[in-house]
Amino acid sequence: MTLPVIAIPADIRILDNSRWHAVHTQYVNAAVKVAKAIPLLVPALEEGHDIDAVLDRVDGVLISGSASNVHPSLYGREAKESDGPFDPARDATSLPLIRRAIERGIPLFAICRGIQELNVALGGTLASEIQEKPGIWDHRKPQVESRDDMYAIRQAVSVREGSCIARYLGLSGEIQVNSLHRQAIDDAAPRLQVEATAPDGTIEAVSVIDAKGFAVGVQWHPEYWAETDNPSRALFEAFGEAVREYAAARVTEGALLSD
Ligand SMILES: N[C@@H](CCC(=O)NCCCC(=O)O)C(=O)O
Repeated sequence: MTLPVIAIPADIRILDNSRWHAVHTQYVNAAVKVAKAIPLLVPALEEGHDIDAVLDRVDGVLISGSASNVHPSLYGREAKESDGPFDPARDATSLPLIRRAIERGIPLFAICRGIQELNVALGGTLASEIQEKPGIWDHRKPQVESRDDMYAIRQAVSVREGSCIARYLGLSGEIQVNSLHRQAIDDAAPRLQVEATAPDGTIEAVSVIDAKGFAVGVQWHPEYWAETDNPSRALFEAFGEAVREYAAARVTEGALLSD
């Protein structure tokens, strides 16, 4: 059987003074090596996307992290310069992709910026510069040279008993994760169930209530240590299992339709 295909929406990055559509290799590696799927990078288009044309061809959606922030106008807030950098093309691609994947029951795994997009896509809001709020830790990317140190596992997260994340991890309670973000979920969207929190109360994982299948978001970065860290691996293995199940159902459905 051919490998299932996972859509990963790209960022717009400026390299050599020109615009590129880019996805960081850590997301590609986790999809290939742990989820056992083929990533299909989706260009970030501010307009003209045909979301169903993309989703008709994939078996899962992985929404990656990014240093850019969701534009505040998308959750009813005024944009301040300090809320940037922005990536409107990424926003215009990710948000409809998330909404439509949920409607169609396509497995969805949203990471860091991805959980923030998931929340905004379903009607929630974001808080900026959370480290400046009383009692909130500094969750920002460590200012270090080595990427391994940047993505070092350094923070406790409490996973709720009976949650989807607990099911995928095979455990609930405290796990250790990495942290590289200055924004977080403020008002959780009505359709999201909070599944894990940091000791300072920051929402660290959610699931989509009444989702047809795998539909979760995490604020940390399981992709980075997906091959070596048990909770990271467990999440990508569960996502890969959901994607394979969806792919098999799609093949069966196609066979029935062609009869
Ligand atoms: N921009 C958002 C989301 C942060 C995120 O996705 N971080 C991963 C990328 C880190 C980097 O390459 O800078 C926020 O800051 O909350």
